[in-house]
Amino acid sequence: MPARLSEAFINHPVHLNQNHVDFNSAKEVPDSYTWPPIHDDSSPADYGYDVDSSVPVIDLSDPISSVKGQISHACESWGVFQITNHGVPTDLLEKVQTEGKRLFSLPLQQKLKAARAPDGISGYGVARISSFFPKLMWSEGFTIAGSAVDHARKLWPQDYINFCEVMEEYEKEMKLLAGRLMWLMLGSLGINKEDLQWAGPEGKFKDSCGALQLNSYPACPDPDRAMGLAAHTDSTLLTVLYQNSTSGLQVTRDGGKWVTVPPISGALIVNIGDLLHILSNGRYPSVLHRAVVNRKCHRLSVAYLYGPPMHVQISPLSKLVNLNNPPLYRSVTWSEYLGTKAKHFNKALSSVRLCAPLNGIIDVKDHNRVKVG
Ligand SMILES: C=C1C[C@]23C[C@@]1(O)CC[C@H]2[C@@]12CCC[C@@](C)(C(=O)O1)[C@H]2[C@@H]3C(=O)O
Ligand SMILES: O=C(O)CCC(=O)C(=O)O
Ligand SMILES: [Fe+2]
Repeated sequence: MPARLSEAFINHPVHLNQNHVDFNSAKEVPDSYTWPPIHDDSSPADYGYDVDSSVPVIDLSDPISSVKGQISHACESWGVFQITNHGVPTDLLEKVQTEGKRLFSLPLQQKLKAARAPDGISGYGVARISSFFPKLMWSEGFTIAGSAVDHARKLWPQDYINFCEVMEEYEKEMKLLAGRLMWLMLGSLGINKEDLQWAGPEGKFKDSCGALQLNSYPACPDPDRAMGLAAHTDSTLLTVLYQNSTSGLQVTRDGGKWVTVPPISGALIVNIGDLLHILSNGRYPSVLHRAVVNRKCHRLSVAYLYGPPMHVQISPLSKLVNLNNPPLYRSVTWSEYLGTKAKHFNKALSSVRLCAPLNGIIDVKDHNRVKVG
């Protein structure tokens, strides 16, 4: 263990300031990035031998009644599924990947020009959840909430338009897809347009909010000891994730073993967030997930984080509540919940819980093996 911080980075990645490291020059993982070994809990499920222990794949071009049935099963038992034939053009997915790679391959000094402000949402930076852990994560991110122009102009003063156009087009497609997925999920719970006023007169979720999160996971000299993105749930209603051909996303089911979500060319991953967990009164639980890294390949993922209009009160839907199923959560706006998440992280959901469950188990257990506090 080095005695001083400066010694830790001799022959190690170059730290340009306290939190940013140039991963490309890394020959080994510095102590500040070293987590306890993470792959000792892998199972045969990682290799997809057993259908029941694989994340469901749903073909959205199947008959609607079949899709609803599959979605209901996936949401109740997994909280995550992959979709094919979703209608998002393949060439758009490719363009998003190209632009994402172009961004993260810029020199670190250039990326830092577009750094996220301490109290801001958009921009370049380390994983936001880093502050809850004593160790750093082997990843970098870029968040787009609203227009990307101001930050993109700092990255490429002459040449930012293509990036912005691609991200804008992608966000539009994601918003449409997320609205469609919402009705499939809600429909499978027996909820219709009259039950959800904030979806708007035609149920198009016109005022919903969303953000894009681009994640880059460089190849890592010691992947068993590094963490790409620590275990968390998203605060969203749902998240649509695009991952390139390199695996890394893992999910847990009922606090069990980590299961890898294998990359399927052209597919998108859908995961349930805390707000849908609340809205469905716990019927569709948010899924705990994390990203691991690997020795050989760089990995890129793009998450579309989808939520309701910021100031709409979200509470368990009255159709899902009765004497046997009392409301489990108090009402909360997305704006308030994001603040709660930023403060309490994986305990945010239990902090808005109304009554203790009969079995005494509180929502999401903290599965991160490195804990603080
Ligand atoms: C809309 C948002 C959800 C998010 C916080 C943010 O303002 C933008 C980034 C999102 C993200 C992505 C990685 C995991 C996560 C927990 C985080 O720290 O930043 C989520 C946030 C969230 O869902 O709470
Ligand atoms: O990169 C991944 O696979 C996961 C990303 C993620 O969980 C997020 O951005 O919220
Ligand atoms: Fe996530």
